[in-house]
Amino acid sequence: MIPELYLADLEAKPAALADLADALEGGDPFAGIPSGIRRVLLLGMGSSRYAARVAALRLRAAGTDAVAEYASAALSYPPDPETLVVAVSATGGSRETLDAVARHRGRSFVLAITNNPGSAVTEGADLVVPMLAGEERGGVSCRTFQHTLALLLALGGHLTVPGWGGRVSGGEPGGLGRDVPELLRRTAEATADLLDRRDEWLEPAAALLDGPHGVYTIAPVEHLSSAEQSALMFREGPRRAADACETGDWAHVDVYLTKTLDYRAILFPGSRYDEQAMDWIGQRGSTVLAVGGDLPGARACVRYRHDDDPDVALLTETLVAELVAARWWLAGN
Ligand SMILES: O=P(O)(O)OC[C@H]1O[C@](O)(CO)[C@@H](O)[C@@H]1O
Repeated sequence: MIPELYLADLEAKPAALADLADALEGGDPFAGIPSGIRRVLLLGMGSSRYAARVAALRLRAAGTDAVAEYASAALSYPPDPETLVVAVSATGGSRETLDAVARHRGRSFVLAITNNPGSAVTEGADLVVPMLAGEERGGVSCRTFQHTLALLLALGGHLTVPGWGGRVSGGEPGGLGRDVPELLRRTAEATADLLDRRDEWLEPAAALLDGPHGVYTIAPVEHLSSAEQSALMFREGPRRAADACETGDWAHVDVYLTKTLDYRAILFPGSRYDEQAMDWIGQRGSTVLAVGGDLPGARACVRYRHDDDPDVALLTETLVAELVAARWWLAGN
């Protein structure tokens, strides 16, 4: 893994998003999924599973029987011709995902979503959808995570909105059925805004989060992938202790750390339990950087273009942690 190339991968996000938007405008990549699917089983590891879990939640909210599982799980749904297995692997080579797919090949309908179309995960798949994230030369999944989320939102539209076909608009933010190419163009603008203005916010944000006891990340379950991916970026690049927590669950889990640690966190607002967490944060004198919204009690807030759109936020907000991670990694930690 190479920090300079990781930073270049981040800087290339807007262009890659535009490419994906163009491709989706050209047609629905999920058109080959047969009708009659009764259940959706999303499988992946690491950031691929983070993205899958948020997508599965949206599918359930739309009334579809869907779950995202660790591909490494020994116990899972049995293969079934009416089950759509969505195998997500950026590299296409994660052993756990390949093992899980092997149980379904030829027995369930297997859709492989990968950034590496010739890879092992595509072997025997019924449908392959490329992430179109370009090569991640830094060796860290960052654009692929963003593209996975976008493609899974598109898949959700395909599965739940009659006649969606990739472009029908009218879907509510936070749900399914939005015009995904248009959403991707807004995300590219949001991403470019954060990149272009990093001289203003990056140094103060990095200083706020730079404590002796690691970095914590907090997000509502609908955006939990943002907290998880942010924590992963702090571990994978600069190799710092980092962990993610769901905002409501925070008062049952992470609150215990605030008494003894110099607790420093990124909080992605949007949970009805933001205030509950911030009450404790205030009492304990902990440090919170809010990303994507103003949050009373936060030491600072990083805002960006279109951050009031929850889908743009979902696709964009990890960039703050990714850029802080790149900065620490480049500085030799
Ligand atoms: O999506 P893939 O390629 O299966 O990888 C799964 C996870 O493993 C990693 O490649 C790290 O080993 C992460 O980047 C990713 O989150």
